Amino acid sequence: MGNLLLKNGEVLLPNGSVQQLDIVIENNVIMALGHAPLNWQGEVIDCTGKLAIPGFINTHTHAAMTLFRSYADDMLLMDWLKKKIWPAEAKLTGEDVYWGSLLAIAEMLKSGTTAFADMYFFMDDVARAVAETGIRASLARGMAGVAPTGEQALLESESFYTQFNGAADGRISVMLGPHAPYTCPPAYLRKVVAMSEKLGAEVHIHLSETAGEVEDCLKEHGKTPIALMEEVGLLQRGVLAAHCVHVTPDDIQLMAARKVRVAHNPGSNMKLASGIAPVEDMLKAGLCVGLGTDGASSNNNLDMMEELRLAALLQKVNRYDPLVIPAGTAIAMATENGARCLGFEKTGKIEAGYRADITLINMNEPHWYPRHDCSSLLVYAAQGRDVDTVLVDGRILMKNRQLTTIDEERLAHEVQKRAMRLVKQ
Ligand SMILES: N[C@@H](CCSC[C@H]1O[C@@H](n2cnc3c(=O)[nH]cnc32)[C@H](O)[C@@H]1O)C(=O)O
Ligand SMILES: [Zn+2]
Repeated sequence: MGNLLLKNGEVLLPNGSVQQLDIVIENNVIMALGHAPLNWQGEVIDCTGKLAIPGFINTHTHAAMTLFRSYADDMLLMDWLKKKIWPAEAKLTGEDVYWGSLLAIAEMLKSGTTAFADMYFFMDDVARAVAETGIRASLARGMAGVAPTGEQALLESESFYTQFNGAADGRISVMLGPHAPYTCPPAYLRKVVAMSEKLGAEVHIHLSETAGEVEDCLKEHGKTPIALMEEVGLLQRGVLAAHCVHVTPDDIQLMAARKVRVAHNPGSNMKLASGIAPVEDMLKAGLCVGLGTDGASSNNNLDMMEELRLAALLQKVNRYDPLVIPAGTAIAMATENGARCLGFEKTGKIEAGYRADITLINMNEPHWYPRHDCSSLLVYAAQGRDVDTVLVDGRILMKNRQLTTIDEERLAHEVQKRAMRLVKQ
């Protein structure tokens, strides 16, 4: 990979301050921040009027569910899954998942996301889309513990892990993805734990998303979903838990002791009326909380800029307290916490020695004036469309809003055709 100089941009630093600095990138890595070397020999991007931020990290999505965007809305989670989504998903092919994932990646890049965590199936095809487009991802084969497909999903997970963990020059990592306690009984989860021990793989799972899920779990097992996960040995394995909306103070203590990382999805939680996650309490307990969009059919977009704003606003109105989740905290959730959630080292910050996963934002728009505070502008005023240029591992994946690795026209045609076939009765 060549050398790249981002010149004259405003740079959002890990301490939240913004300074005009040049960013020197060599061999995928941020070598230095400051002034460009006089004898610079590589490519230069003029970043005048642009804000450089660490690329957003979407900690929970089902990328190919872009194919079901606008297909089934305004429903209860269980109705939505059972009546609409699962029947349509039963018709998916690997090619569909490839194109749906490509659509998701295009949308994520165009709104400044440089890495995402995915849980779905036909994961070889998701990995192909990730490898081809240059984005970074943590991928998990979603597993529901019902016979006989549950056993098949375990086998697929193992071979997927073996084949793809560390693939695409380290841009792909793999987790195990038991879907949720309500689709995976304890005996099945114990098999997942055993596999996780054998492979050294971490786990990505939906936990305590709705009040109904927690009630059912208490009735059936006498424990909350979090406590049940502890009992089956899952929490000890290194867990990325999506949602955690209905967690108790005891749950939070247990999660802190086990260093569970949380993917908070405010847009999805609001749209499915799941509830409001106690983000402030989880952060206070020392938990690492990242931000996610969830799938595009429960959000309905994959725009982390919007999620950033929702995360801050939702907590404030819930507590009647405008002091909770200040702008800097929301940004940290979407960047450095996200990197920890996914286990990607040296990502999530613009700092010497970190990987060059960088989003450049065009501040030359009315809503970016006046510039009292760029962090505040980013969280409360910015839009996904302000993203101008995106780098992953120092490679330019979008420049002046033109994607360099995806043919958008072909993509639109393919996904439209495929989505229509999937929902035909
Ligand atoms: N049914 C799959 C495994 C699950 S993959 C991940 C699943 O999560 C589902 N999903 C998407 N969003 C949500 C959510 O918010 N809560 C629970 N499940 C979801 C999605 O429809 C998909 O079926 C199999 O064994 O082949
Ligand atoms: Zn989900």
